[in-house]
Amino acid sequence: MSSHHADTAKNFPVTWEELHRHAKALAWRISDKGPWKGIVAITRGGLVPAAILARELNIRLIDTICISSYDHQNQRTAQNLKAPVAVEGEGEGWLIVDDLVDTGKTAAIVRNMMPKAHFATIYAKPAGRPLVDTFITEVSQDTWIHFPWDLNPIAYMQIRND
Ligand SMILES: O=P(O)(O)OC[C@H]1O[C@H](OP(=O)(O)OP(=O)(O)O)[C@H](O)[C@@H]1O
Ligand SMILES: Nc1nc2[nH]cnc2c(=O)[nH]1
Ligand SMILES: [Mg+2]
Repeated sequence: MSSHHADTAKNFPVTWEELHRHAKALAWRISDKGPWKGIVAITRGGLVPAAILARELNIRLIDTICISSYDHQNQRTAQNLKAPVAVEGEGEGWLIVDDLVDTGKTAAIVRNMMPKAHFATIYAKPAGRPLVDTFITEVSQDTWIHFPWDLNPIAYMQIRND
């Protein structure tokens, strides 16, 4: 990934440790809202959060919905590449997991497919916030969150020190 981030004013790099703590906090916050039939992870960003939640909540059935709406930091029309295969009806009893909501476009597609599922993310920006049922940390709309799976440790240190 390039170290130039012209589109957003603030960089918010997240470490593995922070990510893990926030994902665990999310698991605890939704632990009384189950039981869950399973998790639907929104790839790719929801995969690691879903893995941590699945362990914490003892969920072993994990499906995916594959949506792509960004090239690096540039948003384009969201492409729906694959629907979940295990989910029936309106998604009641399912837990949908993504790393974050930004504009809410991804969330809107998923909610439309599974209107009765519980939608959980770790991070939320104000525009996407109304579409999430449970999240942990809000950041401003002009913040770009950098996840540990997208950064090598040296690039991470450079952003952290900016
Ligand atoms: O609220 P929105 O404006 O729709 O943005 C949020 C989505 O953008 C990112 O995914 P991206 O499309 O970059 O794909 P990725 O998960 O494969 O990185 C992120 O993981 C969310 O899924
Ligand atoms: N990594 C990352 N992906 C995004 N997709 C939409 N907003 C963001 C963001 O702040 N960080
Ligand atoms: Mg994503």
